[in-house]
Amino acid sequence: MPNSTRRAADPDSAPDTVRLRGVGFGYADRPDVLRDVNLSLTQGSFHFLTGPSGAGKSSLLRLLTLAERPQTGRISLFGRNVTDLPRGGVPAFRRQMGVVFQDFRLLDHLTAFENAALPLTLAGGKTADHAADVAEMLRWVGLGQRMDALPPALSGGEKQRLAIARAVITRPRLILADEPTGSVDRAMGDKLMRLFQSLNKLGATVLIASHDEAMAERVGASVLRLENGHLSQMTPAGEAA
Ligand SMILES: Nc1ncnc2c1ncn2[C@@H]1O[C@H](COP(=O)(O)OP(=O)(O)OP(=O)(O)O)[C@@H](O)[C@H]1O
Repeated sequence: MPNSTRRAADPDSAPDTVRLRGVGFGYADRPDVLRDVNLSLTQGSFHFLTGPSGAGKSSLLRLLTLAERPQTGRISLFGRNVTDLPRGGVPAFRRQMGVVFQDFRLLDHLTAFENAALPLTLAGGKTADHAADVAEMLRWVGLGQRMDALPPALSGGEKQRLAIARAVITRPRLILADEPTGSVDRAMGDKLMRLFQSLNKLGATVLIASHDEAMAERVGASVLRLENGHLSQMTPAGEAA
């Protein structure tokens, strides 16, 4: 793990980082994607979110990034009720999260370095102050030779690694990642998982949506399973708790 990700864990007990109570969510033509979902993620916990294609994993992550709002129930983040948070309050919550989107959402007109540095730049940092941290992170994810490349010139796996570097560069308290290893080989997938685990050991709460139940087992993380709109908690060994 790069030095730049080191941060002391908060030793005090804290409210759940994520708390959903009775959450229902859907779309006009698919109204029952999530039904009465309850979820508590304690600070510093590590979870996989699994379930068949179309089960609603991305939708659940979109609720947590406040890109969507639930039709019923209540969502709290970092101990604050955000169910009806006005739009103007969203950026302050987003700054505490590192999000890896399934479609990466890189800015094609910025270099890999500039993309990875963007959260620090948006927070008001000067490039000179964070250049070494950004370069170290990019080297760590294997993009040391590609820092000046624009995203259209990167492979799918390189884009994915860049999206992860950007998501964690601010050492967020909450990391939400949608299929973050779907475009890389197993060795790189395991390496990226070690990055998430290192950040988790330092106090970050991590939720990873993935089809890869074998990886969840290798990591030994708690497994949450979405099926038919319902969320169930599995043990690390994959048995119903
Ligand atoms: N913007 C949208 N408008 C309408 N329906 C949507 C929208 N986004 C997702 N859906 C539908 O909601 C359901 C859940 O989709 P979602 O992407 O959350 O599932 P997922 O578990 O992440 O799937 P995958 O594993 O294939 O990525 C699917 O039936 C999908 O077609």
